[in-house]
Amino acid sequence: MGLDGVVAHYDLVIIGTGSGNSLLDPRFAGWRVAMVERGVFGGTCLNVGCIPTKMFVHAADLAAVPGHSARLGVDTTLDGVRWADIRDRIFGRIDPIAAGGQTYRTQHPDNANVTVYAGNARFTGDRTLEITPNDGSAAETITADRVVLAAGGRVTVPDIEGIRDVPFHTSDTIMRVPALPRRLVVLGGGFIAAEFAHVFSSFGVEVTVVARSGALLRAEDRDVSTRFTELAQQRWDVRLDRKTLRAQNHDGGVRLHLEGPNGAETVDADLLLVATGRTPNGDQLDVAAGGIDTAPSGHVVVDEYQRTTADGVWALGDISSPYELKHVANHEAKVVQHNLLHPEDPVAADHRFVPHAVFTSPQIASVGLTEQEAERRGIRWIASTHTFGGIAYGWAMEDETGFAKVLADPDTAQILGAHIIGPQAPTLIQPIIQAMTFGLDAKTMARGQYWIHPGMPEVVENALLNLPFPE
Ligand SMILES: Cc1cc2nc3c(=O)[nH]c(=O)nc-3n(C[C@H](O)[C@H](O)[C@H](O)COP(=O)(O)OP(=O)(O)OC[C@H]3O[C@@H](n4cnc5c(N)ncnc54)[C@H](O)[C@@H]3O)c2cc1C
Ligand SMILES: NC(=O)c1ccc[n+]([C@@H]2O[C@H](COP(=O)([O-])OP(=O)(O)OC[C@H]3O[C@@H](n4cnc5c(N)ncnc54)[C@H](O)[C@@H]3O)[C@@H](O)[C@H]2O)c1
Repeated sequence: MGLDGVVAHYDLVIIGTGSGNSLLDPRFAGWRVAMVERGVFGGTCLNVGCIPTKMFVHAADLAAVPGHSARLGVDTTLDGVRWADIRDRIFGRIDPIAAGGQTYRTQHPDNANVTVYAGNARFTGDRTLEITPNDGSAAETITADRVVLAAGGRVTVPDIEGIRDVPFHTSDTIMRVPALPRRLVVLGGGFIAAEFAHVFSSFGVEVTVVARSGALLRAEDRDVSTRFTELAQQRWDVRLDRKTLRAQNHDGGVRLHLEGPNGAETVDADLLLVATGRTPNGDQLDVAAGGIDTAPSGHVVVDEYQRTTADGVWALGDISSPYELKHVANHEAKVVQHNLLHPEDPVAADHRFVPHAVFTSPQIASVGLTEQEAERRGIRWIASTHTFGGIAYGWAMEDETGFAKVLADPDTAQILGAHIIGPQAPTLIQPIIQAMTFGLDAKTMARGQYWIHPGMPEVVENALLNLPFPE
């Protein structure tokens, strides 16, 4: 209810301004729309996710050059890393985009039909929301014909004794620290751990990675995960199979007490980065009060049209997607946008071939089935691996560790999956995503087109050519 005691009613309420912000275009001009955002306009990817991390990764890749250029006969040195300059350049670009996005929605005549609430939304009934403004003013109830949940997820902090008493960082805060630490300990062995370990170690920080399983990036195809773990062990102090028992303040920094294959041990560092996954925000939205079901993982349940179990309520992105990837959130936003505008002719989301990349070093990219998944699902496959060292451009780089692996159906030659670890992996995998999406089989893809020589995609060409199809 507003101050005048009237409950504001909207045609559409969008909760979250990450991917949710891309829903509105001129076709919604005649709709009465509310957007609710409790945090920084623009959401995770722009402010604390994909965009700033990759800007740091690019700087880190440059800083890492002296580490591998000498063996090519080029002696370079790293004269310094101006952390404050790197950080301020990155956020000097990002922060104005977030502020500009908010100004556009709140002040531009294009958005005369849009009301932006800076506050927290939670359901109190069917398509009924209580908004608690960030400025401390009185809560307000709004209702809507349609609601889109685009409220993402949040960092998960594991329940480890003492962890809340030490000044730990997460991906939300680590990119803005005032100065580089001398030593960083990273808890977790997934995407965020792999990317930040690369960034900080390239900048000269001593990095320790603590993982509870026996390999880093263990959801990757096993060959990729194994290779990455071996390389990480050469670069960082990697503690695998470790249980973290306790965290404590120590000597101005933090001490972790671990238990692992060699018994009890400790790790000391100046900063702790917790990178142990994310939790979808449906619980904080009290979605159950809006008749919206969640899965055991906490994700809001959606059908192929991105409809939740409540009438008139859609969801997209991290709040409902187990992938937790921006390109998936973007795709789902397009689906929801279409379905809002054309309810009589809805389209389904396409989650058949969702790729991902890890922007660490070496870079990693993957799409489709791993060998382990194929085996688990009883799917017949053949596989082929080609090394970067086995193509001309790989010789130029003296690459000795990268490879591309492809899986195909032995009968139909349809590509089932691809996994690349090595330079430019996220770029090299794109033609395979295209082939899988449009049904181009491995034989036709390999033989039916030119491959520029000596280009890096030859690593993919050769992996395809070498697939051991039955005669
Ligand atoms: C460090 C990091 C790096 C990443 N790098 C990549 C990458 O390289 N590539 C990639 O594909 N993905 C990457 N991701 C994942 C990507 O950022 C997310 O998948 C994507 O941002 C999800 O978008 P979304 O719109 O679902 O949610 P978000 O962008 O998180 O938006 C949700 C918004 O809802 C708001 N909100 C939440 N609850 C409420 C509430 N109750 N009331 C009002 N507002 C609310 C939040 O404040 C937030 O602004 C990365 C993530 C992280 C953390
Ligand atoms: N390049 C990209 O696309 C990119 C980059 C960063 C993040 N992301 C997205 O953000 C999400 C979150 O990233 P993340 O790295 O935090 O999650 P993740 O799921 O990739 O990795 C979490 C890691 O933490 C470990 N872990 C969980 N609980 C633990 C505990 N109690 N103690 C020790 N270790 C524990 C897990 O074993 C795993 O290794 C990912 O799902 C990913 O989709 C994507």
